Amino acid sequence: MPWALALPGVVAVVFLLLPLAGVLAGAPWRTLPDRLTAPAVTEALGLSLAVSGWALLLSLVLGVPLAWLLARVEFPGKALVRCLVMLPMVLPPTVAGVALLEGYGRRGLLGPWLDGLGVTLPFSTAGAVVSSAFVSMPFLVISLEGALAGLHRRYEETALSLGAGPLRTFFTVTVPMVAPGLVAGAALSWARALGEFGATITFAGNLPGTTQTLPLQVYLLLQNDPDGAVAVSLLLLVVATAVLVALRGRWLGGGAGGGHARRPDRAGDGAGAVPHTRGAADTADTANTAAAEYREPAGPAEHPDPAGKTGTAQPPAAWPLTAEVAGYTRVRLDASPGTTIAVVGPNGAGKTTLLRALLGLTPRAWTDSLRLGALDVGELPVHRRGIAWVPQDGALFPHLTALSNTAYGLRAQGVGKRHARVAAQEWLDRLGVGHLAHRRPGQLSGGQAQRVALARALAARPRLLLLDEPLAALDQTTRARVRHALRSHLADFPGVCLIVTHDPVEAVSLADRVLVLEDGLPVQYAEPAEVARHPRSPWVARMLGRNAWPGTVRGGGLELSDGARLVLAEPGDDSPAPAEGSPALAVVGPEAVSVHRERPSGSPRNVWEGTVRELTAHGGRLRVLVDAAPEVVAEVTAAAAAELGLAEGARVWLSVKATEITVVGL
Ligand SMILES: Nc1ncnc2c1ncn2[C@@H]1O[C@H](COP(=O)(O)OP(=O)(O)OP(=O)(O)O)[C@@H](O)[C@H]1O
Repeated sequence: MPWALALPGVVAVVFLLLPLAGVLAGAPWRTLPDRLTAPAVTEALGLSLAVSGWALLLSLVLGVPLAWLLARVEFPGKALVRCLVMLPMVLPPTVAGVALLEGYGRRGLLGPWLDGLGVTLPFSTAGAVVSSAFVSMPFLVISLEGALAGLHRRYEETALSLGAGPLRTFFTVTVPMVAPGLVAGAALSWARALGEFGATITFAGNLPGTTQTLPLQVYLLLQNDPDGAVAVSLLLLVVATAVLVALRGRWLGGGAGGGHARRPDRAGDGAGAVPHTRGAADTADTANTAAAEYREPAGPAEHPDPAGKTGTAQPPAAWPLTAEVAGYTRVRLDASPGTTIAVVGPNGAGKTTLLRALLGLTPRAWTDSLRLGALDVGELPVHRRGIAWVPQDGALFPHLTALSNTAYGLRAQGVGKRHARVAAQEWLDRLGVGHLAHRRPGQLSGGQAQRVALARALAARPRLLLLDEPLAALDQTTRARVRHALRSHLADFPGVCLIVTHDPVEAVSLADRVLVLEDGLPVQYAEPAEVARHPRSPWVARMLGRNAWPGTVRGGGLELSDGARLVLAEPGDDSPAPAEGSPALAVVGPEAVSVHRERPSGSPRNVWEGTVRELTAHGGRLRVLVDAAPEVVAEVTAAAAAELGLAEGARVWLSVKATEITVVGL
């Protein structure tokens, strides 16, 4: 422990403690009960409690919205407003009192107008409330703004996407999630108001029974009865300490912040024009179970009958999607009901931006048109679009049980509590997590939380479902299980579902179509098998675990960008060769690359040399990454690797038969 720091630290503690110890030592203990129960003291105490209570109320009514604005809304002059909020904390209280007189006093800016209304603030209890609120509100605003800044917006955005309006979202998600910060700020603000002196005496005077609060009485007593002043000071000290002790957990527990829940051109090749997989007619098969869940979300709230118990199931509504997204991500989407579209692309490709544009949650991209079935929802606010969003971590509301989370969307759409809970339970059961209905998100595993998040989105009866990397946080085993559950439940969904993913298995196994984005533009929009067979970008090919070498077609071969040349097979009838001089991509599966220690002789005409950079296990085989021109991934059995003596740094020869190369025009 460095003494240079420890010593001043200890001195600081003593410096703070000594005056307080002095109050304890100097308190007239024998006469204390009599003094504290004297009418003047009880009257001042009552007045103090009333004034600080009203000041707190005023601070809450005005300060909470102000903190929200500062934390959530961008507006010109925000820095200035923030300074203004803090000003009363640093102003000498008497100056604050003078300022209040100039603002609200009889001759102040607003005084004559207030007088006209019959309201006189100076030298009144209301004036004491105003002066206390003036100096104490900043504590509330600053504490709450900090808590709001720590609350990730995806919780509120998810609530909006489930159909909750902004005010409902504020009271049911924002406020409960920042409650610790709000309570801490309110307590501090109240304690500050309780101890307020300077501004009150300047603005409201020192009138017994009207404005003479305890701190003012201490000041008065000090002149005639010092023991009495110490006794009343002791009382204030005890009250202030009690507040701090009550908040101790907050301060020591890592701050007041809430929101720390557990751990978010045109359709390229034209293939987007007529996507169709499971059509509306197919979905009708599921009428008995799906009909009641999927009613018009924006319509009058009705009791959803998830189990079809009433036996009055109607055919389900079907929601095809037509969207034109502009801005950073420029895509045209056209998909029939029941289509699941996997959105893939490298980091920063614009996948999340696309989802947020459809929701109307980002100014970086927007929809020029957005139709879900016959409805044009592009101009509607987020909560009216009927687009449910499951962000990356699910964003379950940590203060609600799994059941209440799942019922949230229906409740927001006006469904009665009992019916909403019955429907929510039904959805949780369908996703295999019904037995966890009464657990909070913090008590769920990653896989369970993902299922609850999905149940919550589906229960909200959306017309479009957006899943942002729904399985990213799960381990391999859970991922396979949840993927299976996801697939079976998406099969019943009568709208379009967009799933952002980095996982090729997820893209291929879950989706009917794959949309490949790069730099905000669609590179390919096709069925998974087509994307796997003919990937239109090196990134996709590599995502699918294949070699992809871009180049230019020349003289029956492909000149690669790094100077190498590939010999290609004669084009067949079903795969016409790209035109001479056009850009193309050579795609080769790693299993089609042969690895040798000596230069191979014989038929393969594409041969080159390189150095093994990395060996990784892949299923029962080994993937060999070779630094060569071009870089190559090969796949060999463990036995072959041992026989060849493959190790990182080994020099190897690689060969690929011309017939194993797929050429895709770019
Ligand atoms: N709020 C923002 N302000 C400015 N730029 C942003 C903002 N959000 C994202 N971007 C930028 O927009 C681009 C697309 O981002 P986006 O999050 O949509 O990518 P993504 O495809 O989802 O990436 P990832 O796979 O990494 O999640 C990136 O270049 C990113 O840096």
